[in-house]
Amino acid sequence: MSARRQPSIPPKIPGFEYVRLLGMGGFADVFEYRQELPRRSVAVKVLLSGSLDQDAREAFFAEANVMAQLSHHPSIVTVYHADIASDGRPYLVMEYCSRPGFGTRYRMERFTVAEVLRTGIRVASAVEAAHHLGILHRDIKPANILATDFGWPALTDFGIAATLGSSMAATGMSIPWSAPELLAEHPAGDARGDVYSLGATIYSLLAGRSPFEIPGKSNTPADLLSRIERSPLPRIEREDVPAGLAAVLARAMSKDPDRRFLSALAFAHALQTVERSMQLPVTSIDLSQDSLSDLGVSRPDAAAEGSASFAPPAPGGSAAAGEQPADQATRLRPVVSIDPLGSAVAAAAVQRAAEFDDNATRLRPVTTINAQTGPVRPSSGRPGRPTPPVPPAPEVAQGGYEQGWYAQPGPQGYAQGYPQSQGYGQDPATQQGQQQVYAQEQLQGYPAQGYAQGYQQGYPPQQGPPQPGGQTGYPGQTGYAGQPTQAYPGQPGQQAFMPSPDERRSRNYRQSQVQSNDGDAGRRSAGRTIAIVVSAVVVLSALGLIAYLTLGRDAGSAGPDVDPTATSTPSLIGGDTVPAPTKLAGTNLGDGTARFTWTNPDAFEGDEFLWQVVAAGETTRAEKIDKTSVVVDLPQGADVVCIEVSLVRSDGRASSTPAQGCSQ
Ligand SMILES: Nc1ncnc2c1ncn2[C@@H]1O[C@H](COP(=O)(O)OP(=O)(O)OP(=O)(O)O)[C@@H](O)[C@H]1O
Repeated sequence: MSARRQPSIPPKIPGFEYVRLLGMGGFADVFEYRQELPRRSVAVKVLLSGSLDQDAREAFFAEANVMAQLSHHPSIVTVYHADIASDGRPYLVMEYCSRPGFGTRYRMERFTVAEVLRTGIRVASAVEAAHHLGILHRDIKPANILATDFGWPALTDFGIAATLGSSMAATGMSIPWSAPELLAEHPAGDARGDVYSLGATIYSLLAGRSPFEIPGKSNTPADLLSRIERSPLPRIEREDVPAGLAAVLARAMSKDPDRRFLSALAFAHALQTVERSMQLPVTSIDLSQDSLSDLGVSRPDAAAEGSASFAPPAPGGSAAAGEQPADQATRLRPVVSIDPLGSAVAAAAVQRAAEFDDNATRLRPVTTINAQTGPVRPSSGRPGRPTPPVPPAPEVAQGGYEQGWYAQPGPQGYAQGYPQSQGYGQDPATQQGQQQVYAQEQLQGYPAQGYAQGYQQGYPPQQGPPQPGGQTGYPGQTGYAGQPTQAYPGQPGQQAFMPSPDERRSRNYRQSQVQSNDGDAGRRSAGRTIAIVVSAVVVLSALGLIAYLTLGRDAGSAGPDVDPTATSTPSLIGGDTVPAPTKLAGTNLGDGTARFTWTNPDAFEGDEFLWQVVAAGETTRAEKIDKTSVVVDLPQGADVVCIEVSLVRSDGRASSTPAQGCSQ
């Protein structure tokens, strides 16, 4: 933070030899040391001597323990050791990330969209792993994404400085990447704050600047704060950024947390869908089954085996010392934990900064925060506002299995996609399914000029390596024809599941039956290898697609008047969007049906609504109606039904994402 201060003196640490200064943070200096046994370079983060009271020490080591648990994740910096140096300063010995970090690179390099997507998914999976452990990062930004020797992004700085104790002034959040609710008068946040910051980080990697920074204009913290709270998200001026990716980022960075992805995992799935739409290899989400059961995570080697792609090495060179002053200068520092099993809560409050330093553009805190002492599970959320549950994590089959339900705006109207990808490795129970990779997508389009439907299936049996335990499935790299242009994940919790091996086989069978016209696919068994790649053509209105892609002027993030039932982001960057219906509510009528009602927030003559039941893993037909209510049958044996509703204009344009709601 204080780039102008002198670095502290590196402590003498037995068994380690000081090499050089790597960087200076707000609360710590980071040095490279040479460890004698085993012989390797390490990064040693040493707290500054300013706040070394007992609370700070305890908090430091508690946080070190948390990070050590997280650091098994391939995209989180590994912590080796923590101790107190002879001069009394606590230090943390970490994996040395030798390649230039993203904080250095994003302003100097133009990342490819593919690399940004890959990085975003990997970091999202790291964030998801942290959330499972009950930790909010709350300072996700390019500078906190380092790069390992192998070019993997490695998230760091899990709020160690924030645990410095109640004697420490609350500083830390980096304004340019902070969610508006964390910059508010009474800041509070949950997992969706991290989703926002991750979105802002990905945006920065694409744009080469933070989202609300305007080149050539004043970009003081006050300017940024005001824009973050009020201005629409500026368009990313890159032609190679697909509208789908822009829309995903706009959703992640919605001003209203209710409109964001509810989890980092959902965000990662949406980024994967963009990869699919661009015919890129789909990056694996590194959340193993283990991570869900005991909050461990998969290791890099396993991830590499299970991944559809391995991150290409970043350009060589050593990490530059110090930070971007502009990025350092604008921070608040909270760390909170979330209840990994239930509601996300804001545990530590951070008060809004009261004043700015003219020169340093640094947010100044007005109060202190309490230290977190480890992966605690705070009991209370922010009063007066329900916090969404941390969505259930996907269970991932040992052989790899992933299923997603997505909806996306379609060409001149509305389309729904059911991209489903399944990666099949060896099923440890049956030894079957080895070397099968199975990918399919289904799209249904409702363009203004009619109805289009298509599906595609690819069966590249040799494409994917077997996936040893704990890896997510992934689609093969071929076998794709046509992709959705935009996609949003459906409800978290519906996105992935782990059926038993038997269920998996039967589910595959069922899906094949449903999605195969000739029924041939439905007769495949898990162990069978197929040496052909079948691609069916997705029939979409090309005219409509072009029209859709070129329409698109909009306003950015969600405006102030939002409906909590609407999960959609009304804004596509650069799009003239149709809003989602508002006030969607469903009431069980007690006779096996539920009545849903909603309102049209911006009515025009000829408006209609497209609604359909939302069910995990199932394809349901959407229906158009011109009323603002519908009675829906409850699924057999269920006492709740969820639907989504889009507003469809007479010219065929529709809500960029539908409103979703469930009956009560
Ligand atoms: N594991 C590492 N490998 C290589 N360089 C590192 C490593 N960890 C940190 N650094 C360097 O040290 C700098 C400061 O580290 P870090 O951001 O963790 O400190 P901090 O006090 O937490 O800073 P902040 O003000 O962001 O909270 C980083 O920007 C980076 O350049």
